[in-house]
Amino acid sequence: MSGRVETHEFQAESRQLLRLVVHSIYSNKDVFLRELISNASDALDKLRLESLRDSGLEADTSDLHIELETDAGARTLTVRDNGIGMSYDEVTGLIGTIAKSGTAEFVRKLKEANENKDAAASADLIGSFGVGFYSTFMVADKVTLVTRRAGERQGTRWESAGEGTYELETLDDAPQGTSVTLHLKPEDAEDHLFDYTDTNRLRQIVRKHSDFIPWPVRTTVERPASDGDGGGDGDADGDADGENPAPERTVETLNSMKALWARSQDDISEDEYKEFYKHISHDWTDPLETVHTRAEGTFEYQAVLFIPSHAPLDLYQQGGRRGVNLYVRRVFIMDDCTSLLPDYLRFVKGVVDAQDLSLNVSRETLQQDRQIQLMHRRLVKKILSTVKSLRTKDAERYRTFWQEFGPAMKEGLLSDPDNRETLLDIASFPSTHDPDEQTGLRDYVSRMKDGQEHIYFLTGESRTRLENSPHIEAFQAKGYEVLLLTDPVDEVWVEQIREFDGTPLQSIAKGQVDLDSGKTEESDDEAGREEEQRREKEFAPLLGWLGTALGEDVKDVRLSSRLTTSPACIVGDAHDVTPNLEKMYRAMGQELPRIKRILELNPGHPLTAGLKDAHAANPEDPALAETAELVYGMALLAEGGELSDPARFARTLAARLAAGL
Ligand SMILES: Nc1ncnc2c1ncn2[C@@H]1O[C@H](COP(=O)(O)OP(=O)(O)OP(=O)(O)O)[C@@H](O)[C@H]1O
Repeated sequence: MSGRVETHEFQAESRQLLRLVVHSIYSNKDVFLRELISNASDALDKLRLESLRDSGLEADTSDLHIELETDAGARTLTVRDNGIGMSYDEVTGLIGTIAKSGTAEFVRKLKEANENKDAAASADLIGSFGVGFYSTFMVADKVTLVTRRAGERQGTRWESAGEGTYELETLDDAPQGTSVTLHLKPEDAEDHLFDYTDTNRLRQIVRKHSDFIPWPVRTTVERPASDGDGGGDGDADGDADGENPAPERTVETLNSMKALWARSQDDISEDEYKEFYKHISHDWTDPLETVHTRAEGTFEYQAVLFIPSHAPLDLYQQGGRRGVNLYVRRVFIMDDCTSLLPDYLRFVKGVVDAQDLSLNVSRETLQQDRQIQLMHRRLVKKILSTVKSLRTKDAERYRTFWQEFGPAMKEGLLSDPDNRETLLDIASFPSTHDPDEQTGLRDYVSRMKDGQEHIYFLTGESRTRLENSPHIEAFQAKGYEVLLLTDPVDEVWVEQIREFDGTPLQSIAKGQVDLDSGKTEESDDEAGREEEQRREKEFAPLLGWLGTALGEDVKDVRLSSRLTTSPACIVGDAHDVTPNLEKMYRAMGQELPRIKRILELNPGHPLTAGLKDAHAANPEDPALAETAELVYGMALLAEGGELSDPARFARTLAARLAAGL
């Protein structure tokens, strides 16, 4: 008995994604089975948990398992579980819509990789996106899913050939749980399509990819009937009366079901960790690093955590998926457990199994739980120390780590003051020292010149802009290294962190700089001070006049010691918001009052000297005011800033050039 069959269309994005999966050149097609078994295992976890929490749930939990059923004649493979199942709405929401955040970008990249016949890139992409259930279309030309949610009466059938449409039908007689039947494509060894009705093949795949699944994965195997004499191939004379004895059918459990995290580290192979990672993360690529840890004594837990080798597409989106699952004494409690790790480690995947928590913990109670807080602290320390040692032991892998997760880690500089020192030690930053390699702060400090007392940095939009910024001139002339900080988060943490291991951090676009004594702000060098005073006196009339003439744009005009070749630059006071940060605030829709900065002039530049003389000769000359405006505009352009009235700037410049010809 069943309801009406309805045909639905996939959304455009889902359709594109499907087409790419169907025609994928991903070679390891076997992984479809891992995906289905993982989903089935999650469904069993969820049912067990729900039945523990809700004693009124009408569900049979007596023999929770996963079953593989094959039919060589019909060329079908069915993966069946008696887990939580899905409601009609869940089927339409979860299975009918594949598109999730980042799909459009993923589709675009995958298309490009396929067009370029770049199999490695394609595999990497599919792997890191995780197409889950849809990987079935790599091996099947039709997929039928029948499901009924535990506690509900009505079931749902979903069927699709992986093209534009899918069918939905309500069923009255579906068993609890989910079965997914694959109508297999013809075998094609060249295309890595194997015979997935062959029990040996299935056994091999399950052992390789899903051995640790905590639920039995069963299949029925047929063995030729024998009377126990071991004559396995004696079929020529064994059926004298022409009747083959019926083959023996036995149920075999294909996996060992041992929870990986509970086993001793020494007994777990690298491959087992990798497979486990793929199971929990739905990532098809290997993890970058594994952390297996346990605590014993009054508060026991075991944890296997992984650092992926790719950042997920939604790493910087609000509400992106997290990856740590909480178990209590082997019972799955929740996925996406946000209380175990801080937000900046949201890319870490894994399992934490706590011995002494109640099975009834909820997301809300977890946050206040002292044991969880303790675990949180220890796990963070463990992950950070792992990354720290990765940095010293394996530069290549550390580089990948930082490239993928650096900006997220830097959020920790703000949100996790307890681990700030370690995070600063782990961090790397682009620097003028090397155009390609980033540097750690410790390495920076070891290269500091005699007399250099600060770690210098400049923040902004891009490396090129920063490298060409006038602020950097005198530092480069002196051979002082400058960190070039271009991640948006850099603008924020540098405001809060004033030093690294006793060495102060100093923006080269803020405050006064006196490079001769290696000091910033107040200089206490007597001789230098006198020279400075002489110059200041000499330039005072010009500076005073400029301060008024440019009063709309700047709050002060002064002489600079950070310039060697440029005539002028604009700097902020120590606590001023930088132009880049100002831009970010505005982009987020925040209204800010106009922030005026300080114009600094290079006293050694002919333009400044000329301006001084021209001002002394005739302070009323209108051309002088125009030149002042141009000097300010040039300083703004040189740091990559935007002119408030570019047309006016161009007109004034043209007029001044014409006057000079
Ligand atoms: N056997 C099943 N029983 C119950 N629900 C299932 C089953 N298979 C899939 N689902 C539901 O459908 C959702 C989508 O499955 P799918 O495999 O496409 O993605 P996923 O497992 O969430 O992860 P990913 O997209 O990262 O691979 C699952 O999250 C789950 O809620």
